Amino acid sequence: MSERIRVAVLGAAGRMGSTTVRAVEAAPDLELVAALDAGDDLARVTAAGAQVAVDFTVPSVTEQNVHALVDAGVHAVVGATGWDDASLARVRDHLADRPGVGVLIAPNFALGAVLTMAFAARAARWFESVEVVELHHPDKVDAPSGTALHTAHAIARARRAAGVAASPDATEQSLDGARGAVVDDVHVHAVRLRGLTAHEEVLLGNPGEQLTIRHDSFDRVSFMPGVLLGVRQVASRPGLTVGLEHLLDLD
Ligand SMILES: NC(=O)C1=CN([C@@H]2O[C@H](COP(=O)(O)OP(=O)(O)OC[C@H]3O[C@@H](n4cnc5c(N)ncnc54)[C@H](OP(=O)(O)O)[C@@H]3O)[C@@H](O)[C@H]2O)C=CC1
Ligand SMILES: O=C(O)C1=N[C@H](C(=O)O)C[C@H](O)C1
Repeated sequence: MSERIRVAVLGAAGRMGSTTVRAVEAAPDLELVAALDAGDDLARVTAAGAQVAVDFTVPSVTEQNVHALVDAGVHAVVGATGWDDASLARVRDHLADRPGVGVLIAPNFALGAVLTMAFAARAARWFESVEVVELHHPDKVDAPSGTALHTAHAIARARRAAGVAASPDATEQSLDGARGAVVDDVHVHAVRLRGLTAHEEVLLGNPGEQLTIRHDSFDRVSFMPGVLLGVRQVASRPGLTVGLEHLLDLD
């Protein structure tokens, strides 16, 4: 058998990090060499000889982790959310000085969620109205979800390319937040409810008809095939890749 890929996990004590630790340990072609959580020194990643680090930390620290990993020449697979155009641009610029290093940032590693985004972008030009609803467990610290942001931007790009107008909305008077957040002209609504894990609905409306595209992650194991695919492929994709769709031939 060829050499196993040496993997570090950041945020290893968290919900996603601990699931990732178990998935890496169970994969015959991967070797878990470091598991770090808050307070641990990132230097342990290089000391352990990690080739790839998976970041499932929190939005407030993930960017600084990625820059440190890039400096150390360690490929990064990033699931933590909190990214925007400015932080992505900083990583892209940094990588320009470190040829050969790959960073994959994916707002959602569940295959069904990636397909939901792709289907929604494909359908978006054919409907007058489109809105996104994301539903999550109440321990989530960011809203709207990274997935919903990615979905809204993909929908907006597709509608702009097709010359479709913004969704109609006659609202003149509303309480703050009643119509959700407006992301790239797409309304995005966030629900936080005990019992939920991670769910998204894209609602597309035309006169007399509605298409609903819905994905449910009932368990965090749903993200693991995508995470492991990222770990296996990131070294062969130098530079910044945003979204798992690029590894699935869906872009
Ligand atoms: N891309 C995807 O498919 C998915 C992405 N996510 C995203 O992943 C992130 C983590 O989610 P989740 O696991 O639920 O959150 P958790 O809060 O359960 O886990 C985050 C962990 O990171 C730790 N942490 C905080 N700061 C650091 C640091 N500097 N270095 C190392 N570890 C640190 C936290 O420690 P402490 O609690 O002590 O602060 C905690 O143990 C979120 O942004 C979430 O949106 C979630 C699911 C799927
Ligand atoms: O915090 C979560 O749980 C999730 N976060 C990601 C996001 O913000 O999109 C992915 C998934 O929705 C679960």
